[in-house]
Amino acid sequence: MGMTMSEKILAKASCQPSVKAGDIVWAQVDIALMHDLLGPWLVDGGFKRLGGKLYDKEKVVIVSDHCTPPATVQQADILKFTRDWAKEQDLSYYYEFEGPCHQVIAEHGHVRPGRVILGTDSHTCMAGGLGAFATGIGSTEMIGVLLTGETWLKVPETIKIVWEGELPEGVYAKDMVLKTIKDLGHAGATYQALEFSGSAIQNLSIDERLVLSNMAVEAGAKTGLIEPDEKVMEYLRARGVTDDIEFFKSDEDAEYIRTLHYNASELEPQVACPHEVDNVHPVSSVQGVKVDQVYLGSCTNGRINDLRIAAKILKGKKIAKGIRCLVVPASQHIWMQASKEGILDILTEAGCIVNMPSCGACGGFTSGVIGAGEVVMSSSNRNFRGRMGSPKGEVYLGSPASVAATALEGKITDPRKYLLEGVL
Ligand SMILES: CC(C)[C@H](C(=O)O)[C@@H](O)C(=O)O
Ligand code: SF4
Repeated sequence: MGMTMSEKILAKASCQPSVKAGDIVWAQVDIALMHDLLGPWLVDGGFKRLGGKLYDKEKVVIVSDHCTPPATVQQADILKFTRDWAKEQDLSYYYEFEGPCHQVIAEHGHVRPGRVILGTDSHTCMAGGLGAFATGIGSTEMIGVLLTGETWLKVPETIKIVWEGELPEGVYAKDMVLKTIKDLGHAGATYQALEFSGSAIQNLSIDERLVLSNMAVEAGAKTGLIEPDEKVMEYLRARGVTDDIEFFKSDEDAEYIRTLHYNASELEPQVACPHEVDNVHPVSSVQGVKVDQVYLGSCTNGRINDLRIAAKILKGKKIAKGIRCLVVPASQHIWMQASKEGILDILTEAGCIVNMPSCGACGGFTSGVIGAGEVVMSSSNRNFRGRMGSPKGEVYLGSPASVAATALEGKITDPRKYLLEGVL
C-alpha cells in the first residue's frame, strides 16, 4: 500500500521505512516555532524545572508578532520577556516587528518541503503550502519539544481535496478554501490532514497556495498539504535556500479517507458569515450587508498579490464615507515591495490606513478593535464571536478583492463588478 505525503514525512521524521494513518510515532522536530503570546513567558517555568537546555538553538524560532507594537503594559512586558529569553537562550533566529510568524518563517527560508514544523499557533499549518508537515501544538507540549526535539504524533488520515479547472477572474484561493470549509464543516476534518491537489491548485502561485494551507485548521484539520513542485523551489531559492531538497509526494495508491472534487471554473466569490468559518455563502446572497470597517491583512491574505488586487480595485477611487479601511501587509518585506510598486500610495490615496505588519488588528490584540454592533469585512481566517473586539460585533470573511470592493461601497460587494466590465 502506498503512502500519503503526511505518512511519508512522518516516516522520515520517525526514522521508519513506512508508517500508516493511526500509528503513533515519535517524530523529530525540524522547526519549533513560538510567538510572543504563546511562547517563552508560558513555557519558561516548566522548561527550566526540567533542565532548561534547548535541544538545538538553530531549530527553535521565535517571532514576536501578536503583541506588536504593544498597546498595553502587559503586552510590553510579554514582548520584553520574549526578547530577553531569546537572548538568554542564544537563539539563532529571533524576529520581531516583522509580521505574523507564519509569513516571517516562510520568508526566511525556515519552511521547506518535508520538514516537521510544530508551532504554538493554530495556523502553523500554513507551512503545508510549501510541502512541510506543520501543525499547532500547545505551550505545555512545546516544553517537551524544546528539551528533546521530539514529540509523539498520531499519523493523520488524509482527506484529498481535488480542484480541477480554471478559476474565473475575480475568484481566488480564499474562495476555494471557504467553499471547501463550508462542505467539510468547521470540525469536519478534526485530526485529519487535508491534501489539496488538481490542476487548479498546481496553477496557483505560492502566495495563493499558502491561503489554502493556512485555513486547513478552520475545518479542524491537523495540517493542509500541497505537493511541492518547481514553484516551491523557485520560492525558496529567491529566499536564499540553496540546499538540495527532497520532495515528499503521495503515492498513486495512497489511501485517503475521503475525496472531494471541485470544478474551479464554476466557483463564485464566497463569504463566511458570522460567527463560524463554515457559515459560507456565495457573495451574491450576502451583498448589501453594511460594514463599519474592512481589514485587509493577516497571514492568510496580506501578501503582495493580495495588496496588488486591492490596489487594482481601489486605484483612483475613494472608500465609502464613514467606514475605516485597515491595510496590514503580512511582513516588512511585503511592505517594502508594496511601497516600491506604489501600492501603498494608491491605497492611502483611496482613504485606507496602512498599519505596520503585525497580528495586532487580525485578532483585535493591539489595534483596530470593533465595538458592539459594528460589522467588519476581513481578509483573515476567523470570524468567531469577539474575534476582533466586542462579542456583539460581527466579522465576515472574504478574499482581498471582496474586501476591497466592500471598502468602496461600504457594504458587502461582489468584486467582479470592479474587475470584469459588463459582467454584473
Ligand atoms: C493567539 C493564538 C491563540 C491564535 C492562534 O493560535 O491561531 C492566533 O494567532 C489566531 O489567529 O487566533
Ligand atoms: S491568523 Fe491573525 S493573529 Fe493568527 S497568526 Fe495569522 S495574522 Fe496572526
